[in-house]
Amino acid sequence: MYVSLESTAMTGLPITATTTWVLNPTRCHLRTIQGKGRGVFGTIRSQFTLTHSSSSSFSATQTIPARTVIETSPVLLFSKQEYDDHGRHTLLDHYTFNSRDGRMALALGLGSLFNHAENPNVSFSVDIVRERIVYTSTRAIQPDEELCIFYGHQLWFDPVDGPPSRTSDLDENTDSDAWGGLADIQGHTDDNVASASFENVDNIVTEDDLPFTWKKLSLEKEEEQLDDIELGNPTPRSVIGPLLTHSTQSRDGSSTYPIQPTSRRCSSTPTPFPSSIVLTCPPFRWLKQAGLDKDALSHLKRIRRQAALSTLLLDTSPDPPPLPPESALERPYQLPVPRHPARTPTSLALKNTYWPTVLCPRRKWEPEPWTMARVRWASDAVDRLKRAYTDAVIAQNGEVGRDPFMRIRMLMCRQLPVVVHVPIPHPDPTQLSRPFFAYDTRMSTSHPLRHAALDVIRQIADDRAAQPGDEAAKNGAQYLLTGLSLFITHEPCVMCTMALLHSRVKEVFYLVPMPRTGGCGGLTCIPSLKGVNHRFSIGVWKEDPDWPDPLDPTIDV
Ligand SMILES: C[S@@+](CC[C@H](N)C(=O)[O-])C[C@H]1O[C@@H](n2cnc3c(N)ncnc32)[C@H](O)[C@@H]1O
Repeated sequence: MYVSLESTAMTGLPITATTTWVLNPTRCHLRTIQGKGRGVFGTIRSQFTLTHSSSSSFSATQTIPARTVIETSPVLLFSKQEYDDHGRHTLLDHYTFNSRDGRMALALGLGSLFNHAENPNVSFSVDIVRERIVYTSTRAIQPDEELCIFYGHQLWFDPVDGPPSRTSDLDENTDSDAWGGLADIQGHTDDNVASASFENVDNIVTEDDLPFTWKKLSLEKEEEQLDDIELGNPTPRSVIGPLLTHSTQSRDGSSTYPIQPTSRRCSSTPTPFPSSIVLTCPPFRWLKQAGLDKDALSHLKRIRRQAALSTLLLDTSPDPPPLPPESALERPYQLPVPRHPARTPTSLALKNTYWPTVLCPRRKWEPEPWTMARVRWASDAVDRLKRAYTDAVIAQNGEVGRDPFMRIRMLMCRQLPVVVHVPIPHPDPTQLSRPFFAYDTRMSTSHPLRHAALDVIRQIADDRAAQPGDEAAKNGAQYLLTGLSLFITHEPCVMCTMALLHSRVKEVFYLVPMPRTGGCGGLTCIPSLKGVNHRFSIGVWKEDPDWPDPLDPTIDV
């Protein structure tokens, strides 16, 4: 929007430009400041006339409140190669945000024109998913005050000192010095330009760069000390019995593969517990034939080699059958073994002192690494969720808006709508016929169980049951949300979390934690309780400065 500056009478200060651009909704504009070149200013304490609409005029004297999103600048991204070969040798280098991995982001719009201040009144955060930088006021900013960010501690120019400049610093001249130096704005961003690739949607996004934070389900202790290791069974008689075998030594004294079958032929009927060390075929085949290659033991190695001795893990039966009397060494005996795989090298070293254990840093139910494409899919789902939330309030389409008295009552009770969204899954869209949305309808239906999450489970169940030929779904025998991701404005309550768990949901993302009622980490964390037969991943969406949080964290959902 183009405006012409008619008067400077209100400030009485020298203003160089007779025209300026109002570049964004907060009416920021550019001016030239001595020693700095151009800079961004808040609203002008003057009278403007809109040139494209001769009759309109307005007085812009408002203070920008703290935490206002001042500007959202799209960024252009250049690869490290492009930056090294070209960008850093050009003027653009004065205006770029350099990421730690060497890539270069050029902010469009006002983004490239904020000057530096030691005490900035504007902070910025780089949103890698949407390829943009969001600038937010850190405090109330007076009209005509310059808007500055903090570039970092290694400046490439002599800064004009002091707090952000006021109009008194305005200069008559365009300062060409401002174009000099090497701009390398780094280190003060909330999250800086992220290391995830913008070029390739299949690239893995690092956990720090995800737009949400995974909730860690603390199922197991940290296992930093021997006492932390959970063993198969605490009582000596109920531990497992590895078969101790003899070793075979070669002539030079080194041990060789010790569990040698005496014959190449496998016994057709292996006994469940061999009375001797002599196996009739290679040990893994023998275990399989004996029905002892159980999944429950997959976190343990089956053979322990100790110098000249190797031991075969047979079973973890709490009550092993009586074994034939053999020589002491050759008889199976019992040992405590770790109950879970090792999650860290420290825990692996500790567990190996009991029995060789498998290192498995990711638990079965834990989220897989996310690609950029998946991050975008989830961000789109959250955008839709937020739009649905806004619709529920503003378009009076939801619980709040249905009737004005209800709205007032709910607002007085500080209750707001709770919205849930189950999108078409990524990357396999065939698992759901369409996206689903549901609202909390407890009030309108006078039904205390009509929570948004329960409503969406029911919708999906009905939809699946209506699909032709899906008999399991019709009979309610199918798990309802298998493989699906659920996005919800507020952390689901304990009841809804249990229902989601029973529905075998894959993952749940919420915007607002509910410390008093939440079942996903607020009041308690249902999926991390011992004994539950399903676990799902939980992500807490990071706050979006662009969307001033209208959700009330104190409501009872
Ligand atoms: C990203 S640009 C900011 C916009 C710039 N003033 C312009 O006119 O295009 C960065 C450059 O602005 C100038 N600059 C920014 N903050 C400054 C400050 N506090 N004092 C002096 N110069 C500053 C430096 O020349 C720096 O290289």
